[in-house]
Amino acid sequence: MAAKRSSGSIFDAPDLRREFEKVDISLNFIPFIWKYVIKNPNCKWDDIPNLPSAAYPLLHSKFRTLSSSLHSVVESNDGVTTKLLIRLQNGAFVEAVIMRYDTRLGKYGGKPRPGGLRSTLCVSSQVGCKMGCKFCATGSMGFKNNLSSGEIVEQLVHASYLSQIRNVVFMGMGEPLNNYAALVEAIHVMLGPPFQLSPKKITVSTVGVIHAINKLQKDVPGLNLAVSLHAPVQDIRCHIMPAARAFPLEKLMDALQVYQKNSQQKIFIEYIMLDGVNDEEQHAHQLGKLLENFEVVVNLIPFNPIGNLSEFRSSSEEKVSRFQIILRGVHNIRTTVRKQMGQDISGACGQLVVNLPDNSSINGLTDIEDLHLR
Ligand SMILES: C[S@@+](CC[C@H](N)C(=O)[O-])C[C@H]1O[C@@H](n2cnc3c(N)ncnc32)[C@H](O)[C@@H]1O
Ligand code: SF4
Repeated sequence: MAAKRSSGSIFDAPDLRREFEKVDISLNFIPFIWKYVIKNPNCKWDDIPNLPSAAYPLLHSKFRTLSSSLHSVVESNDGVTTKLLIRLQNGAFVEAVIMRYDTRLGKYGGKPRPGGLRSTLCVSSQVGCKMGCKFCATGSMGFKNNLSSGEIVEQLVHASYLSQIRNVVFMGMGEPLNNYAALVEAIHVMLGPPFQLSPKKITVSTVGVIHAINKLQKDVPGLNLAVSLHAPVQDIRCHIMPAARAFPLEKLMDALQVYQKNSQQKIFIEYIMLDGVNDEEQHAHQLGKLLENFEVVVNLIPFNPIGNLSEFRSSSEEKVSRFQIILRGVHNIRTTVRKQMGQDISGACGQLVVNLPDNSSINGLTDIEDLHLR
C-alpha cells in the first residue's frame, strides 16, 4: 500500500476546495489561480493579484504552486517526441511524453513551430504497476505508489510550458483504473477551466479492470476508452498478462458490450504483436470473430524491446501486415498499425526506462493518430 501523503498541490482540486470552503473563500477563484500559475511557472503566492486576503496565508501554509518539478527534458532527433522526467513530491520519478502532430503535414512530425502543431500528452497514473504484463517495463517494477490527482494534472501543466496540448492519453506508467478516484478527479480538472479539454480528446487505456470500465463511463461520459486486449483467447492472455486471470476475457467482453451500448462510442483495441505468441493467422481470425459485434478500431502495436526484462520478440512486418489484412479484409474491422516514434530517446511504448535510485521505468504511447486526429 502506498503511504498516505499530504499533496500540497493546488491541482488536487478536492483539497483546495475543502480549504477554501473552511475560510469562506469563493471557489470561483480556483480556476483563476490555476491559470495564473500555468502562465507564470515561477510565481510566488504573493504575485497573484486580487485574491481575498484570507487566501494568501492559506496558500502559503498548505500548498505549493507546483508539488512536482520538471527534472529533465529529452527531445527525439526528429523533434516529434519530447520526454519529460518529473520528480514527484515523494522523490519518485515519472515520465510524460509529448507527441507533436503537424496540422499542415497531416501526420506526426514536422519541426516545432507555433500554431501549426497540436500535441498529445501521454501521462502516467502510477509509479510502477501491479498488473505485471510480461512485455512491459513498468510491469517488471511492481507497484510503488499512486499519483495524486494533482500530480496527474501537473504533468499537463509541465507539458503546457513546452507545447500546446490538445489531447491527453493515459498510456504512460501504471494502470489508470487501479488509481480510480485520482484518475476521475484529474480528468474533471482537465475538462474544466482553464484547461477546457473536451472529453473526446482524453483517452484512458486499461488492461481491462472490469468493475471500473462502466463506472468510468458513468462518472465521466464521453471519454475514449482503449483496451489492451493483446490476445483473442483467455489462455494466451493469461500467459502474457497475469492480470487476465482476475479479469477473464469473457467477462471483459460482456463489460465492453454494456459500455458500448451505454456510451454509443467506438472502443479502441490495443493488440501488441509478439512473435510466435499471438500473431498467427488463426489469432487474427479469432480476434475478428471476438470483435464482430462491436464498433472498434484495432491498433496493432509492434513490441518495443525492453532489454533483458522480457522474453518476447516483435513480430515481423510481414506478419503484422498479414494480421491487418485478415482483420480488415475478412472481418471488416478498421485496423491500424502503430508507428514507432521516439525510440532514439527511449520514448516508445514500453521502452521508457528511468535509471534512478528509487524508481525506474515507464511506458509511453507513441502513435495515437487513430484516437483523436482523424
Ligand atoms: C503502458 S500501458 C498503460 C496503460 C494501461 N496500463 C494499459 O495497459 O493499457 C499503455 C500501452 O503500452 C503497451 N505496452 C506496454 N509495454 C509495451 C512494449 N514493450 N511494447 C509496446 N507496447 C507496450 C500496453 O500494452 C498498453 O497498450
Ligand atoms: S501494460 Fe499497463 S497494465 Fe500491464 S504492466 Fe504495463 S502499465 Fe501495467
